[in-house]
Amino acid sequence: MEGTMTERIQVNGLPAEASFTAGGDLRWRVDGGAGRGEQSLAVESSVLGFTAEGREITVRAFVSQLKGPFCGVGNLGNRVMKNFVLEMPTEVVAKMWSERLRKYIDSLGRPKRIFIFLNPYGGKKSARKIFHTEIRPLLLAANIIYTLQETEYQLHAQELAYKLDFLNYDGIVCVSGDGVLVEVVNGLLQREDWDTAIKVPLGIIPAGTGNGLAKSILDAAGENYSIQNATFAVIRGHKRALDVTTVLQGNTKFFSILMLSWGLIADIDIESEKYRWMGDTRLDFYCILRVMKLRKYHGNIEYIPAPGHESFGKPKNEREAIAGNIEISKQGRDGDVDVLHGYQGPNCCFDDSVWRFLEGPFISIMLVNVPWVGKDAMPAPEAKFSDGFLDLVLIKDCPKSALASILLKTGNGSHVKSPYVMYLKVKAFRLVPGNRVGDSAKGGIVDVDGEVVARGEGVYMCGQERDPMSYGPPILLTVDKGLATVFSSR
Ligand SMILES: Nc1ncnc2c1ncn2[C@@H]1O[C@H](COP(=O)(O)OP(=O)(O)OP(=O)(O)O)[C@@H](O)[C@H]1O
Repeated sequence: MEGTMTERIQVNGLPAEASFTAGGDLRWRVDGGAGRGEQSLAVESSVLGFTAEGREITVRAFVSQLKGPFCGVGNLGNRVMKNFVLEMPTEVVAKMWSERLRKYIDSLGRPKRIFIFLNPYGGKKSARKIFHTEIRPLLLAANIIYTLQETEYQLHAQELAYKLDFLNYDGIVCVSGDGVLVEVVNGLLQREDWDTAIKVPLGIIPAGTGNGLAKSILDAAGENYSIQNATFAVIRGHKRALDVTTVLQGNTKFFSILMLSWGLIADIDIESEKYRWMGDTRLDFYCILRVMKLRKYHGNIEYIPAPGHESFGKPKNEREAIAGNIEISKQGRDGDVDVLHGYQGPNCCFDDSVWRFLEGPFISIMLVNVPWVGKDAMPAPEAKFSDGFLDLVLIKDCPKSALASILLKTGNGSHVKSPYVMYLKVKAFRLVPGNRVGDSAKGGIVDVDGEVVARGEGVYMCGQERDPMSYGPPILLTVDKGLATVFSSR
């Protein structure tokens, strides 16, 4: 192992004693003048990249704006790009230092070439501008080579991910909302070579309305939610496994990474579209409206609780549940040539599992994979990226005043303490959605990762959505532990 290198150099024109440690810390002490003092940069967590020319090495750092002796340490406020020019005594010394820096950065396993999907249409339609002003400068500073592909229509990212030559890239990054990343996951899992394709690290840089995955990734690393921090998470190249849920109904199948919702939350998410002109306040406005004119839905659920979560619901006749489940799986596997290539869902064996059940009416049901489903909503504070379970958040009945408080508390996850909220982890889940209580002619919406996958009779239609599942027949959710990989800050 190589030891610490020490040298008398100039840093940004000031004479200094500098060292680069085997652990990747760049430290220097300026002896006199205005810049006097000691500074330290942990290359792994604070440096994007560097360039070397002659006797000069320019280190491109990404550091806290706050002043302090250890500028690269900690998470103090927003970060900015800052150059440190290290002037070495000779070119030979400069070469030695830059080789050591290069070797250290190479050892970090950071991505060198990435494929980027950019949705110019998502959120406030500003992804293109965000890319050029905030993301691209960081990628260039990190010497990352990228191929940029704008998505031109719905499901374009899915089509391209299906045929992308992923071996040319160290990662696939979406500058979008969660929807485009979900399409990429679905495209990769439909491929013949899905098992290698889904191992390509996926990155998300938030530029849409729904950005739950980016928020979850940054929050888990103790980082502030920002476009630049999300970009730096990709650059740093740490990886996390992410559970993938298979959503199956008959021959129809989807892969989900965020959430399935039915009832109140799905209604707010989808029906508030008609108030899009209000901007972000549409969700709050429609939320109040839906609480005031509260709906409940008939239906029933069955699930296999995670160990330690068996106290909720009622025990289901084991044989009956398994038989129902096998029937669904067979339809998906044998019924349609189209679904036979690509990933078929996890190899589940529920032989030793005890199913439990609960009958409606229900106000709201959510099955969540990561803690945050938007940058301000944390319905599942205990959700883990790759525990192999979904967090079930359920409200069966609740006075309106308590419901309003529950919805407000979703911002920090404390709603799960409410006696009206049932919160547990499940391994598999089966939903039979029914119609509205008191209005049997109207059904509800099944929302998977922000897309309507099924809707009942008399439900609001918006735009050109696809509803490939029918409303009513059982929808089965199974989880594949850590099937996908995402870039993360730590
Ligand atoms: N050029 C395009 N025109 C129209 N739709 C597109 C285009 N590119 C992608 N889409 C679709 O836009 C939808 C939303 O994408 P994205 O995930 O980026 O944003 P979002 O935050 O989830 O949603 P939104 O901001 O639209 O509410 C996806 O269904 C995607 O297929």
